[in-house]
Amino acid sequence: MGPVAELHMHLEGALEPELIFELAERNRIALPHEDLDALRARYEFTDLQSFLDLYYENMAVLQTEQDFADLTRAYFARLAAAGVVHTELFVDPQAHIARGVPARVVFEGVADAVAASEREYGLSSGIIACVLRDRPVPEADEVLGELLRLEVPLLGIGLDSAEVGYPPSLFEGVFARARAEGLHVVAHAGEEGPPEYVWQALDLLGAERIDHGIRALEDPALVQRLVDEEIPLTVCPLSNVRLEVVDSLAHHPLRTMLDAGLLVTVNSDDPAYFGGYVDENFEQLRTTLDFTDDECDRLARNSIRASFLGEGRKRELLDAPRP
Ligand SMILES: Nc1ncnc2[nH]cnc12
Ligand SMILES: [Zn+2]
Repeated sequence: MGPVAELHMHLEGALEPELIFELAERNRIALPHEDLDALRARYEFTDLQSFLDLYYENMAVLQTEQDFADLTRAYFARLAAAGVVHTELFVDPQAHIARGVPARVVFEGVADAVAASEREYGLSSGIIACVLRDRPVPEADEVLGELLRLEVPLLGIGLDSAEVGYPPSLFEGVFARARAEGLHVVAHAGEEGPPEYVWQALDLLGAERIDHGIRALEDPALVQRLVDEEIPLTVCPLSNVRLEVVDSLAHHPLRTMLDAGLLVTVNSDDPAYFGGYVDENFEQLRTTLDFTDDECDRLARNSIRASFLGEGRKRELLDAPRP
């Protein structure tokens, strides 16, 4: 398989239970869990919201620049071990600002690790700040303004959190402003929400990639549009199983999507929560769905094509000799 880029991973979703305990001790935060096993027992989800409840709760241990830098470095180290060459990671600023941790603290920690990722881990990286769609629109606008003022080195803006009931149309103005500032645009759509949300992400937000997008399959005209315009879908197989978006990995529609000509990529979403990093997602596709070397190679090539790397770097990676 050729070089792989990860394009859909929430940094806070790489917060492993061991690191939660370590940071709680360092920051003198009392956890509501007796021990690691008691915390791990809570990693059973029935839908997106049941996961988000724990995801936001666990973030309480992230307090200082150092905490964010350590979390980012732990993720890079894990990716480097898997041979991943590039990552565009999501960060949820509102989740931290809302509990009293300033955006400056979050991004100075993350940006520090990102600036050093090439030198320290041999992989390139960029930051995509995500708007929490289940929080007020004016708050998203205010936070975008703050990130621009702080001159956070951002690659793009994304849209995440609880999907159903929070259509992309709500954030049309915020995303127009982000685009005018030269930011790339991505959006979660069609994870739990209907195909209509994918149309809106494309037409109203100007999304260049759709995160998840698996429910697009319910709308043939939408599939045709995504194929024609080569709009990437960042699919997260293990996440879809754990959040019960699909009933089992054996029934995951990834091969159908690939065969339909969609530009699909494989990603981990929240690796500390869903049972695996990006390499483990690939491995389970091979073992459970019998994905071939050729199919995995197509997915890997798609990840490079779908990235926001420069065209020259993309060519270099796509032309690199296969191991
Ligand atoms: N899978 C997911 N969907 C929406 N928001 C998220 N935030 C973290 N993981 C997410
Ligand atoms: Zn996601």
